[in-house]
Amino acid sequence: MSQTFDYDVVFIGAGHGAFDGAPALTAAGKTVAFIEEDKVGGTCPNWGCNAKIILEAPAKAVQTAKQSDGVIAGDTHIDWPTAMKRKQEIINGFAPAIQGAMESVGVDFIFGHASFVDAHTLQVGDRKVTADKIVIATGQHSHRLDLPGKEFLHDSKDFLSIPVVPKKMVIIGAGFIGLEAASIMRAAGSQVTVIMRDQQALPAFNRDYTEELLKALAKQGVLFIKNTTVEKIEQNGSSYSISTNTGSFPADYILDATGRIPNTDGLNLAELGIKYDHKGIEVNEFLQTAVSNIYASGDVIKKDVPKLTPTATFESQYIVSHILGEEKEAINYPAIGENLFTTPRLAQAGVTVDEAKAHPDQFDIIEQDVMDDWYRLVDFEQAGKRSLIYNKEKQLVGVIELSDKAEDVVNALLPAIEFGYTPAQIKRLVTIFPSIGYSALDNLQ
Ligand SMILES: Cc1cc2nc3c(=O)[nH]c(=O)nc-3n(C[C@H](O)[C@H](O)[C@H](O)COP(=O)(O)OP(=O)(O)OC[C@H]3O[C@@H](n4cnc5c(N)ncnc54)[C@H](O)[C@@H]3O)c2cc1C
Ligand SMILES: NC(=O)c1ccc[n+]([C@@H]2O[C@H](COP(=O)([O-])OP(=O)(O)OC[C@H]3O[C@@H](n4cnc5c(N)ncnc54)[C@H](O)[C@@H]3O)[C@@H](O)[C@H]2O)c1
Repeated sequence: MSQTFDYDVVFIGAGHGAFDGAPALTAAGKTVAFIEEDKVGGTCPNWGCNAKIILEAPAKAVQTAKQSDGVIAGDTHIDWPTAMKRKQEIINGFAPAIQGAMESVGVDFIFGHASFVDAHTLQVGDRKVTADKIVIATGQHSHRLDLPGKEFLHDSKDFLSIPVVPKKMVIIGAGFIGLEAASIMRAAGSQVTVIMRDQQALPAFNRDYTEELLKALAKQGVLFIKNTTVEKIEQNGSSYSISTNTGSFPADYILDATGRIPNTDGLNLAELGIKYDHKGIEVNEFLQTAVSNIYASGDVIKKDVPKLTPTATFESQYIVSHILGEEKEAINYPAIGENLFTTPRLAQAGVTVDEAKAHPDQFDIIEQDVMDDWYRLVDFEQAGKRSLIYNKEKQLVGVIELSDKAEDVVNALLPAIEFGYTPAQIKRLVTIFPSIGYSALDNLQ
């Protein structure tokens, strides 16, 4: 094979949709290259999850101090320039570390924009690169509103490098990025207004929970303006005025958090007969596109499962197993944990409350007030709720929780959900006490 093509496998993009799977290919003797037009590692390490969580940690600490009823005393605040400097120092290490790790197992890097010439050939600048199999792992970019004054809007990449805390910040969109930014900047001292086009935030989560989350953030001082469409933005000196159908809002910084669009432009997909739309590239149950030697991995796929880093990891590893012939079955996604890194957090996995309500013959829902658990007082939690979803065999099949520790609770319960543990098997898990893992399992019904 390698006599005919430059490489056995080429990945377009060097994010999690590529680098988590690739080492198994070189270990099996395959020749592999990554084509990357920007930073190695892609969104998550450079301007997504990792950058966000490094800035979110001090925000959570400040909010926890506020909730401590004076136990943590004095003026607790974030020194933003120091937090930003620290974030950047940590982030700067990721791209070289990922590139070094890949090169050490034999992956080649080619820098530039890739586009298809034919099913086995990519154009990168002046160079043609050929491969037996090609994996499109090009991710997504921020959607940008198209309206008068759009040049004054910032996207999540800009936001994660924001040099100072704006006095007044307006966020357009109440999805993952908008709400996480609202939670961080409120804790950092900004007056935050979130403009929502719709009545409801985060349609993938049960509405009772998203309403409780918005209430908790509103209690911290975030202002939510619902059912409102932004019409134009005007500059007034160093600040801005945002005109909407329900009034105008002043801001020193505006974040456009209106979603993300798959990176499909400029790849020449249509010429090859690969189907795609604004939600991503269509794939079959083996993650192959309409051209069978070309796969798609990660956020660029049109899919129902959440577009998250662990999903991209799972897909890249699946594709590699399929290419190596180790995996012949269709992709079978496990229960996927998802979490909104606000304070409080909102996390879920498995069968949702809405699915369970739609099928009462199959599922039972148990609602719990997390504050009934003394352990929640240790870290000054103030409110929270959780729903456990069981099948009729009394196996846990889903969970949703709103609390300051929801991501750890969902992670602790995920093995039980994925592997269908019985109540007797769960009793055999002797976890560390006191801890949230113990607490999560101990409060199962
Ligand atoms: C602000 C933010 C916060 C997030 N937080 C979380 C979180 O907390 N948890 C979580 O699980 N997920 C989070 N995500 C989502 C997560 O970042 C993505 O799911 C993940 O990065 C997807 O990986 P990927 O490899 O599919 O795409 P990407 O990481 O986007 O990588 C794609 C790569 O392809 C390159 N590329 C694109 N087109 C071409 C081309 N034609 N030629 C060459 N190279 C190309 C790009 O430059 C990029 O490096 C967040 C996203 C954002 C934006
Ligand atoms: N914690 C995490 O795991 C995490 C964090 C950030 C991002 N992500 C990933 O990135 C993806 C993108 O996040 P996102 O927040 O950009 O998208 P999103 O789809 O979660 O939210 C976009 C929001 O913008 C609103 N909107 C869309 N068009 C609009 C318009 N014209 N005017 C006003 N509002 C508009 C939508 O109603 C929605 O509330 C997420 O779906 C998730 O997969 C994950």
